[in-house]
Amino acid sequence: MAAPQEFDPDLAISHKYPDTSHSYTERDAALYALGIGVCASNAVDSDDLKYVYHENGQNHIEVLPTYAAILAQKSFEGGINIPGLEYDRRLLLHGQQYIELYKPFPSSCNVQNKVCLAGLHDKGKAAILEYETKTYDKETGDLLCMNRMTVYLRGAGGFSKSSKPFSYSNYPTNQVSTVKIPESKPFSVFEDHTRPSQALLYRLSGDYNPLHSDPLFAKVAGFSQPILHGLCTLGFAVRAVIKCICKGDADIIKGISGRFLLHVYPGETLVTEMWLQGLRVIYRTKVKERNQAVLSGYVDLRGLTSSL
Ligand SMILES: CCCCCCCCCCCCC/C=C/C(=O)SCCNC(=O)CCNC(=O)[C@H](O)C(C)(C)COP(=O)(O)OP(=O)(O)OC[C@H]1O[C@@H](n2cnc3c(N)ncnc32)[C@H](O)[C@@H]1OP(=O)(O)O
Repeated sequence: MAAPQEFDPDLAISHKYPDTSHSYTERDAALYALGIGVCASNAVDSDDLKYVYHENGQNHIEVLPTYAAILAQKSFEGGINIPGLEYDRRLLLHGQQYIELYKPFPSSCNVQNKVCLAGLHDKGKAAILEYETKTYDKETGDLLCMNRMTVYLRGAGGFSKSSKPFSYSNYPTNQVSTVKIPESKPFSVFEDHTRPSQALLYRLSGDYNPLHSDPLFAKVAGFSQPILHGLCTLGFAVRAVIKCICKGDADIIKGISGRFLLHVYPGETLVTEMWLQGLRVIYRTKVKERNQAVLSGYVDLRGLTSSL
C-alpha cells in the first residue's frame, strides 16, 4: 500500500480548481423552495406561492436568494477534494456560509462556476476549509453571486509545520460570520416547523451526503439520527427575514452570512429572532424543543420597505 501523501498547505492553496457549468430550470428552483419549507404550512401563502407557482398570470416563478448556495454547491458534487489532505468524509460538517448577491436569479439559466480555496486553517482538532465560488450567467457573462462555504473537517487538523497554527484567508476579516447577538428584545420573531422528511426532500436539490438520510452513517458521524442540511436551516432563517423584515420582497437582500452552531434534527421547530441594525438584520435561530441556538448571522439589505 502506498504511504499517505504528506499534506502541504501551501500546495493546497495554490491548487487550481477547474471551472464547472450546469443549468437549472424553474422545476429545480421550485423543488429547492419546497425543500426549505415554502408553502409547507400554508399552500396559499402570498409571500411563498410565487416561488413554486405562476400566481396571477406571473410569467416566471421567482427564485429565492438562498438558491445561490445551491448554484455554488454544484461544483462539489463529487465531494471535497483538497490535494494531499486525508480526512474522514463522515466527520465533515458545514461550518459557515457567506453569500453576496449581485442580481436577482433568472427562473432558469446556464451558469458557470469559478472556484478557489479562499481559506485554510489548522484548529488542531479540526481543519477548516473555505471555498469561494463565483457564479456567472453563461449567456450574458453577468456575475450573479459569490458564495464562501466553510467546511469543518473534524479530526483533520494538526498539519501545521511550525508551533503557530497554520491560518490563511484571502478576504477581509469584516466578512466573517460570527455576530454579536444584541441583548435587546428582538424586532421580530418567527416560528416555523421542519418536517421529519425535510432532509429527504431538501437533498433532491443536490446534496446527497448520507449524513442527512442514512441512520447508520449518521451514528458513525456522532448523531442519534440523520441531521438536517445546514443550508436547509439557513433557508428557513432567511425566509423568516424575507417575511418579517423584507415584507415579502426578497430582491432587497444583497448579502447573507450564517454560522452553523449546532445540528438540527428534521422535525424540530425553528424559532428565528431578528434585530434590525440600520440595513443589517442580525438573526439567531434556535431549536424550540431543545432551546438551543443552531445558527446565527446577518442579512444585509439594499434598503428597507416603506411599510416597516
Ligand atoms: C462527503 C460527501 C459529500 C457529498 C455532497 C456534495 C456537497 C459537498 C460540499 C458540501 C459541503 C457541505 C456539506 C454539508 C454538511 C452539513 O450540512 S452538516 C449540518 C450543518 N452543520 C452543523 O450542524 C454543524 C453545527 N456546528 C457544530 O456542530 C459545531 O459548531 C462544530 C462545527 C462541530 C464546532 O464545534 P467545536 O468543535 O466545539 O468547536 P470550538 O471548540 O468551539 O471551536 C474550534 C475552532 O473552530 C472554530 N469554529 C467553531 N465552530 C465553527 C463553525 N461553525 N464554522 C467555522 N469555524 C468554527 C472556532 O472559532 C474555533 O477556532 P478558534 O477560535 O480560532 O480557536
